[in-house]
Amino acid sequence: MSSPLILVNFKSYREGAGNSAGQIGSAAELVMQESGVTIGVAPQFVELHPFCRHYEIPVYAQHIDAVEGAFTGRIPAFTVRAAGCVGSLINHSERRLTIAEIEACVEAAKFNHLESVVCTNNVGVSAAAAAFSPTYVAVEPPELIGSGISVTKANPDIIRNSVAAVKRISPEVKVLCGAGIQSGECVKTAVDLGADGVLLASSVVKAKDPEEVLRNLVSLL
Ligand SMILES: O=C[C@H](O)COP(=O)(O)O
Repeated sequence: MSSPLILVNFKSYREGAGNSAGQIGSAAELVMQESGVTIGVAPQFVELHPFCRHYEIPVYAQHIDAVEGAFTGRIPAFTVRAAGCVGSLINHSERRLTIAEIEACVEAAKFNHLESVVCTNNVGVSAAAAAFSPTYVAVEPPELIGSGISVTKANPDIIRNSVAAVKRISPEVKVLCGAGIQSGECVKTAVDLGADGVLLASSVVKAKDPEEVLRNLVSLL
């Protein structure tokens, strides 16, 4: 079985920019090399190309647009691919899309050889997203995001039931879970519930020592 994915979303946190973004990138690269666990990052857009050039870790965009040409201020899938990224988040709860936009973005990702991580907020939306055959469905109850309360403790059923719903529709679609993920115990519980990894942000990006948190996250795998 391939390694679970630990995907760190830098969001728009100040700690996820400039030198501190580089500190997280270096820590992710070191812990991935030492542990063999896949640690991906989703830095802010201006950091995508530098991260892809500088670190031997999978880099994801936080969003893509299914556009090309005379569009301003958008993030075309082909430019994310050209920057060297392996994939992109789509429909994060902080960047919600319509169902038509989600489908278009998943298709744009496929066309540009990008992994797609479609974010969902409950079991039903996870099942709907699976119908587009993305690479991943990432289920996160919005009320727990940034709360420091782990979804693996507060709502394990959303993980277990999303995995079952997604696999019923598209067995090849992998499932991540997120919201409050902060420890190796959270990651192990998520995997034990059938997830293929986790999507997280604040426990690493806002940490005084991101490397220490990343080591803990992989410690029980
Ligand atoms: O993209 C990450 C998720 O929104 C979870 O965020 P969090 O780990 O800060 O709760």
